[in-house]
Amino acid sequence: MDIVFEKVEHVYNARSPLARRALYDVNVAIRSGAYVAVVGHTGSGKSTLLQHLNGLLQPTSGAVKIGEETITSHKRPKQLKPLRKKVGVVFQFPEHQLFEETVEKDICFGPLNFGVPEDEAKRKARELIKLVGLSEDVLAKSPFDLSGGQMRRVAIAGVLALEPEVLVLDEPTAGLDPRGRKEMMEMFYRLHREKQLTTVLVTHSMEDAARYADEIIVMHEGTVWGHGTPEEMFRDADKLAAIGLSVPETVKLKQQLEKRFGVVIPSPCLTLEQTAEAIQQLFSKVSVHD
Ligand SMILES: Nc1ncnc2c1ncn2[C@@H]1O[C@H](COP(=O)(O)OP(=O)(O)OP(=O)(O)O)[C@@H](O)[C@H]1O
Repeated sequence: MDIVFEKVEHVYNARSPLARRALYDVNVAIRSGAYVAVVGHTGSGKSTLLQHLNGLLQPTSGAVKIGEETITSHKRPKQLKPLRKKVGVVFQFPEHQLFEETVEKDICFGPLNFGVPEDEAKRKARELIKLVGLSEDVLAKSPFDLSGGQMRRVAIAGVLALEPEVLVLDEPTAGLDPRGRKEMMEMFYRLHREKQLTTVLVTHSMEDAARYADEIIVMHEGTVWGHGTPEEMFRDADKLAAIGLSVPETVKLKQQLEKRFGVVIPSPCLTLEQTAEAIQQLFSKVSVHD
């Protein structure tokens, strides 16, 4: 499902003394199956942009096209319900949205709401609980008896239960320790690869953007400052510094190695084969004097 923003403007509290323009002239496309990171300084409009993807916010002017659906200021919220199924959003601290007596009921809530038969919803819950790295016996427990990290996995299973075509992640690892962060990011990456799930990640971590995304959208003061591959977006450190962003250390190292040895290191080196190939390339260029 391709996504296209056309001249999107969003004003909070429009036509009131508290009016605040959070987005303007946003023109950007996200192709079906891509993994896109949205980065930018605090207040640059990332969360506002993201909330347009499932109709939680509607543009004040312009349009957001998501597959066959076009969201404009005229759409009534009821008309946007089908979109909520196609686009799953994992907000910051999604565990705060858990409310059912058992984990199973929580995961089944969305599908039942969309008319999925109970047996089918329960079967899905058993499949998903494993997919997010938990065991089946968790299903009978109260979500509130789980650890914070486990609760978050349950909440994510609940979003996946609707089988979205697009997964939108707003700082999904906020508050987790480094190991928990890595496990969760790897889980989202696996989902993206295995299910060809279009993934849009809002993050403050330039390392995560560089490591996982095919494309990066850089937001600045309410509009798109840049959009391209990680290589393109991280090419000019000074330009990024001028809008308060920095090139991640791993990318700097990669750039230095490429410059020094005249090789191209695939980015990111995700598979063992890619890593081995990059090392081989480097060794072939390095002489004893290097
Ligand atoms: N509900 C709201 N009402 C009024 N103004 C808002 C609201 N939400 C956000 N804003 C304003 O809109 C602008 C963009 O905010 P947004 O949350 O989209 O930025 P962000 O890039 O996601 O920031 P952060 O990285 O801090 O989450 C900011 O100036 C913010 O103060």
